[in-house]
Amino acid sequence: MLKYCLSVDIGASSGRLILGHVENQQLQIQEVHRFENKMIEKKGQFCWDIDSLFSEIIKGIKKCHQLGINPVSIGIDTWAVDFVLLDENDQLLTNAVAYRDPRTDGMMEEVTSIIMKERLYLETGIQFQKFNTIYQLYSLKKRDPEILKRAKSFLMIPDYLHFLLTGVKANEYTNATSTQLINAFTKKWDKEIIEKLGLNFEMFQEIKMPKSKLAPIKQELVREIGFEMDVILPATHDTGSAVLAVPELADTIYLSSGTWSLIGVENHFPICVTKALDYNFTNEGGMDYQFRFLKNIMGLWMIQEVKRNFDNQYSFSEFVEQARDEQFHSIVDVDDPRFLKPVNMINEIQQYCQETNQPVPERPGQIAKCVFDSLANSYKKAIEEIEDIFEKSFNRINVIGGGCQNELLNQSLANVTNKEVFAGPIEATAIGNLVSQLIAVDELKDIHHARGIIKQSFEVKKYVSQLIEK
Ligand SMILES: Nc1ncnc2c1ncn2[C@@H]1O[C@H](COP(=O)(O)OP(=O)(O)O)[C@@H](O)[C@H]1O
Ligand SMILES: C[C@H](O)[C@H](O)[C@@H](O)C(=O)COP(=O)(O)O
Ligand SMILES: [Mg+2]
Repeated sequence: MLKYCLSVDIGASSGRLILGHVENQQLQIQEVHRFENKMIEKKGQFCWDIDSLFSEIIKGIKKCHQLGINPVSIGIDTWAVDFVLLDENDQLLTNAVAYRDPRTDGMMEEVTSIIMKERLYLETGIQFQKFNTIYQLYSLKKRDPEILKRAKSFLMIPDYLHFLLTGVKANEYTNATSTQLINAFTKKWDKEIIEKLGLNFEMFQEIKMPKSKLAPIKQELVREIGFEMDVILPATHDTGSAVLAVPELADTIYLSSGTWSLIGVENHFPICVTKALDYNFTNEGGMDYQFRFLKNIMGLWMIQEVKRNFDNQYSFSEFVEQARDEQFHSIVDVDDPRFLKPVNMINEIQQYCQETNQPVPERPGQIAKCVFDSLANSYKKAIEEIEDIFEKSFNRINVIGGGCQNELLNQSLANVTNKEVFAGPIEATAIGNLVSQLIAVDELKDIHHARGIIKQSFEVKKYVSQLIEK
């Protein structure tokens, strides 16, 4: 009897429910539902529409039943750092405020005036991004102390969605590490840091690992969807799941390419040395206590915003084709905070080029090429930093996620680094999510077996530099 598992992968721009099962030594996947995700404004804050996301999940589950497939398990992964707080009756005390909301402006500086950056990095190994959970919570403490006093449960976005499915509360480890409140060595909530910042330690939940069973779907939902299944935790941080689907890790730098570009390597221990801090690399927790030593780069968020600024009249592939035809070479620093949430991305890019005395992009193709070339430039710099820290050269780059469909960017990356670039799988996050579940239900033996199956199940395209050696 074939066992199907159901992955729910919700990124910052889109969500998808994908069924997966192992048959004839192949991982077979089937997308059953896809939906848009975006920030909405609520009471002057940028938030996620968490009720709408949950209803899309239920809609997708029902589609499985309509297909005649009842998965034995479900697991949800999303972007990192964001959370909700519940009161003593498990009712929402907060909106699901988005990490791009400006409420954390200035908070990192305040927190690091209480706990030195070096200490915070040595204990947690997490990069300094202004939107990390630690700064969101500190902002709440300053602006809404009453809410924090009433909070009895802290749940990250996937934790909350799993709670809605099961009624059980827990914090999944990989996503919890993105808060910058987990000690990289004890793998537990860092009580000293939490209490030093005046946050209530008791609201944090038990840490649970990927592949563990959270609980069965609650009975009232079983009656609605028509079948029983368990929540089995994936790496609920989407990048944690994505990296599990990289077919070959040896000698490889991965680039999880979606709204964000996450570029790094898998490691067995946290690297918290000064050089890693200076380069602002992170040590996010992975399945089986591996670490993702990586850096956030602004990512395809920039072209998503350019697309929106053009009223969505061009598709992503049309932007790529228009960029391909342009001889345009202006470069912006994609990691400049001005690009995190500008009012108008096109204007921000044009102003940057003016300020740096570069040709100003006007046509859609010129703007797209500027974004793609600038991203490739930032990837190259991050790769040089990784090779400096590891004191070795990596020969392969594996691009996974929706962005691996951008053939122009893949080729640019091969050209600027002179390394072999492998693109795929596109739905790496959903596949990695399925891996955790399929191991838990004994359809896969372990991550090594899973990577072997992935390698023979999904297409991976190869790119090499087209620049002629001078
Ligand atoms: N056909 C395509 N050609 C080029 N790029 C694409 C294509 N389809 C999607 N993309 C890129 O993939 C990105 C979305 O990747 P995805 O991994 O789904 O994002 P997320 O998980 O952050 O929502 C888009 O922003 C776009 O830049
Ligand atoms: C805010 C975090 O850095 C972000 O969630 C990142 O870790 C991530 O996983 C983004 O995933 P996308 O699929 O939204 O690019
Ligand atoms: Mg994603």
